[in-house]
Amino acid sequence: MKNQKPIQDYYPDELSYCYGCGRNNEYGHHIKSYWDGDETVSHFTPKEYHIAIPGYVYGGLLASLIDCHGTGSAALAAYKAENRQPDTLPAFRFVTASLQVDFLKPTPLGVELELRGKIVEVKGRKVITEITVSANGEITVKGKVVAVQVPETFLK
Ligand SMILES: CCCCC/C=C\C/C=C\C/C=C\C/C=C\CCCC(=O)SCCNC(=O)CCNC(=O)[C@H](O)C(C)(C)COP(=O)(O)OP(=O)(O)OC[C@H]1O[C@@H](n2cnc3c(N)ncnc32)[C@H](O)[C@@H]1OP(=O)(O)O
Repeated sequence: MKNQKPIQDYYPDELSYCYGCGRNNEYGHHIKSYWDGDETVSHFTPKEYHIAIPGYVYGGLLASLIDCHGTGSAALAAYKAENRQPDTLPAFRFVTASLQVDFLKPTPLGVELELRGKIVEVKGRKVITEITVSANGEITVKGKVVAVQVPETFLK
């Protein structure tokens, strides 16, 4: 992952306002997704106000992290499947069709979280990924994201 540019840095400016991953959204989470071998990885440290109950992270935030790491991983996988770099055309633009989240254990606040993505399927306009969230080396949340390439008509 060293020296890699995150996939979100290839999104064009006008599509970079997503609350989860848009670099142009000053209030957002700025999630960044990279390859790490055959898996994808992202790191995020929740702020003290991302709280559920004292000491633990709010589940909605965790779902957001899975959402955007899932769509970012989908884009990474789509380029890889075509053996292309993300700065080549045509560009892939994915949105979330389905997001499933299982909260396995409480996720502690105050530590960096690691998200890891496995590419389950790349088929047509659809990519399915499985994402885990770990804190202190222990998986606390897992999710499944179905990302679909947006129809061209959405982007005009
Ligand atoms: C609200 C924003 C929408 C517009 C966005 C415009 C541009 C975005 C461009 C770039 C993105 C760049 C940066 C942002 C990156 C990430 C965003 C973060 C994530 C989000 O925050 S994003 C907001 C929440 N997101 C939505 O607001 C989506 C609303 N929704 C739709 O816009 C349609 O619903 C769509 C396009 C998803 C599908 O519509 P469609 O007509 O293209 O689908 P179609 O039937 O052709 O299915 C094709 C294959 O996907 C399977 N499939 C479809 N839906 C499924 C489901 N629910 N579960 C399981 N599988 C499903 C089918 O089964 C088939 O699979 P198969 O080929 O195997 O049969």
